[in-house]
Amino acid sequence: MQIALAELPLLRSRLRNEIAHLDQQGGGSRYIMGSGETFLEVQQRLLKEREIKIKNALVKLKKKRNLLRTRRKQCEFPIVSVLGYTNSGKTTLIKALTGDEGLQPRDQLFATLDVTAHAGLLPCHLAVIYVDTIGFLSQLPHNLIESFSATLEDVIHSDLLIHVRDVSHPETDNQRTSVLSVLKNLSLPQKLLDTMIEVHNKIDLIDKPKDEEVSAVSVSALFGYGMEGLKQQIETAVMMSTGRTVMTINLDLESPQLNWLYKEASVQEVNVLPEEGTANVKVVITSSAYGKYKKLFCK
Ligand SMILES: Nc1nc2c(ncn2[C@@H]2O[C@H](COP(=O)(O)OP(=O)(O)OP(=O)(O)O)[C@@H](O)[C@H]2O)c(=O)[nH]1
Ligand SMILES: [Mg+2]
Repeated sequence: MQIALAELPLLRSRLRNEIAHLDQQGGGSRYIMGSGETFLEVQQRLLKEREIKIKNALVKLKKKRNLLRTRRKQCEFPIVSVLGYTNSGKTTLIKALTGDEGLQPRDQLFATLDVTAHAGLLPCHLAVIYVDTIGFLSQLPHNLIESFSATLEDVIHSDLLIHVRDVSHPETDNQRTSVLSVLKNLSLPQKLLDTMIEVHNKIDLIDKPKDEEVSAVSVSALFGYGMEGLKQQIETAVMMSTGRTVMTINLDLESPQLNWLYKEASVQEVNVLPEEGTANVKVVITSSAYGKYKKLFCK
């Protein structure tokens, strides 16, 4: 939508050129029958109306995003944003990570035109939200960069970034450089940039994996190669960045401890010890939730 809005000045100047051209042929300023408006006036009024419509929709979208963001924060689901050059396979990767059949990867530039969120489970059963983003493109027109950055503003709230690259593309190295330079201009926290995972996608299309200094995970999102290793790496990074740990807590089955953990943490395993009336519970828990747990139950 930001992009549609950014197109308007372009449409306007194109319209002016067309009118100038028509004028030369003596037709541009003719009145449209009965309306009292010239062709130029009608077109400009329609453009104005379109601009107002898009702007209103953008305001609504922004409100919806803010709402989604607060909801996500309340649930404390870690947020993993998937970025990369257009057509690199971001949507395909999220589909492979989440099994979300609703996602539609397409072999075209800018197949994804809005930022969307999709839930997926990590190997430790922790739920995370994967955010699919609009693809990067080098030499984006100047007025589009701002709109493009605006659609990416949610990225700043992520706990982890994944940079997807199409390593089978002849321009893959230039694409990487241009993605990293756009990212730099988004003023993201340095920690997010430092912990970013680079994914080399479409390895099914190349003979041998790229050897580079940067540590990267090679996958084929389309065929599902390398997905388990990637999930493991995402898990480690998410746990680190969100201050979560896996621990086993021994608790009394008579107390509301287990219920509390189900609500505030992610319970992985419950081993009941019938004789003691207790259970060993393996949980993924944030340090703040564990602090609360101790305050409530470990007096
Ligand atoms: N051979 C092969 N093709 C892939 C792989 N991953 C994605 N593709 C194809 O690449 C094309 C683009 O995939 P998308 O997932 O839509 O790419 P995207 O990065 O989301 O693209 P935009 O939303 O346009 O930025 C589709 O035709 C996919 O089927 C892969 O691992 N191997
Ligand atoms: Mg996409």
